[in-house]
Amino acid sequence: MGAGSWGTTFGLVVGDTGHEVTLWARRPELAAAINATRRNPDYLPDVELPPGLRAVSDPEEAMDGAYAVVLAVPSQLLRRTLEGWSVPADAHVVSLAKGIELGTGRRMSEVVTEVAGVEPERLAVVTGPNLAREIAARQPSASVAASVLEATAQDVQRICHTPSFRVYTNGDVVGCELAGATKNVIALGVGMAVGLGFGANATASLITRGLAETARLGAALGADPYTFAGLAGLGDLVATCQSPLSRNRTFGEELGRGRSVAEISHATRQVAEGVLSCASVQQLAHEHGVDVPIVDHVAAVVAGELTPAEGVRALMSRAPGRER
Ligand SMILES: NC(=O)C1=CN([C@@H]2O[C@H](COP(=O)(O)OP(=O)(O)OC[C@H]3O[C@@H](n4cnc5c(N)ncnc54)[C@H](O)[C@@H]3O)[C@@H](O)[C@H]2O)C=CC1
Ligand SMILES: O=C(CO)COP(=O)(O)O
Repeated sequence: MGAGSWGTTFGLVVGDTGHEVTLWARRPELAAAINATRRNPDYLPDVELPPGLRAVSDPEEAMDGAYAVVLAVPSQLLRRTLEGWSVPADAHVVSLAKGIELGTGRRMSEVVTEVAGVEPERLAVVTGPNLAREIAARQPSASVAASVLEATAQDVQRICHTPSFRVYTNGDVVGCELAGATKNVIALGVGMAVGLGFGANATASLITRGLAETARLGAALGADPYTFAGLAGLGDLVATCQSPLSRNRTFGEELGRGRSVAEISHATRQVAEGVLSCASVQQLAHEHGVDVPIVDHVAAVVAGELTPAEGVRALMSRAPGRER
């Protein structure tokens, strides 16, 4: 459900396992173009889609009879989008979005449960170092399918584990979702450092201390600390922070070079989740009394309260501390 970069690519992955895939595109003309050309001209023009994949623009038609409904709509649109749908009562539901809802501080699986009445036992989250373009090119990658019920995680693993996409099951939905949302914010910060002309020491320091913030937040919210050393944590953080393919890192880089949030947002149709989630991750952390200085400074730059250079100075001039 969602024919953007990741929804289309995940459809290709599931198609590669031999399952039939119905891809929901919001715009009928995009669905028609996908069916006519076997490509997604807007988001993935160079990649041929598997023969078992067809696109539709009616959400009910897309979900009818589905074994699994896979949600690939950006985080801040998920609630609004789900409110208009009736998700089948017997299907697995898989969330792919990496963000925290503004205003409510909800994780995406919480939004799905709240709006669509989906019990946590049939919900799974797929997340990890999964840059869509590399996966669409069938480059090797690993990921996790997380669910509170191992059988659900295994069912989802079965429909998306391929020779190039290796899926591990995981029981820590909270940690996996927090890691996926927070890494986008850290990647904005890393991008800013790159845009300001800083090198590997600065980016490695941000990645490492960013992971420490994420793990602290996870601990406060009941996540398993090992998740942050795994694919959903360190894996995704490193991939996103180091790849020029990452929209979040690229967005941060442009900020670091002096462009404004409005200018950068205008120039792309693709979502950089961290731009909105920096405020919701920050709010969630503050509500739980968790210290998240990198998130705080990224949020201040995104809000226009600091320039990236001022953000770095403020971050570096905090009182010396003890590593943990
Ligand atoms: N692209 C990637 O490499 C990866 C993305 N993700 C996550 O997947 C989620 C979706 O991202 P992408 O597909 O990459 O985004 P995208 O920017 O490529 O596509 C946006 C999608 O949202 C839909 N959309 C836009 N406005 C809408 C509206 N008003 N109502 C309903 N749908 C609307 C579009 O039709 C499209 O399907 C995000 O949370 C992202 O963080 C996760 C892993 C990898
Ligand atoms: O989540 C991703 C890789 O795992 C994609 O990151 P971006 O949204 O920054 O492109």
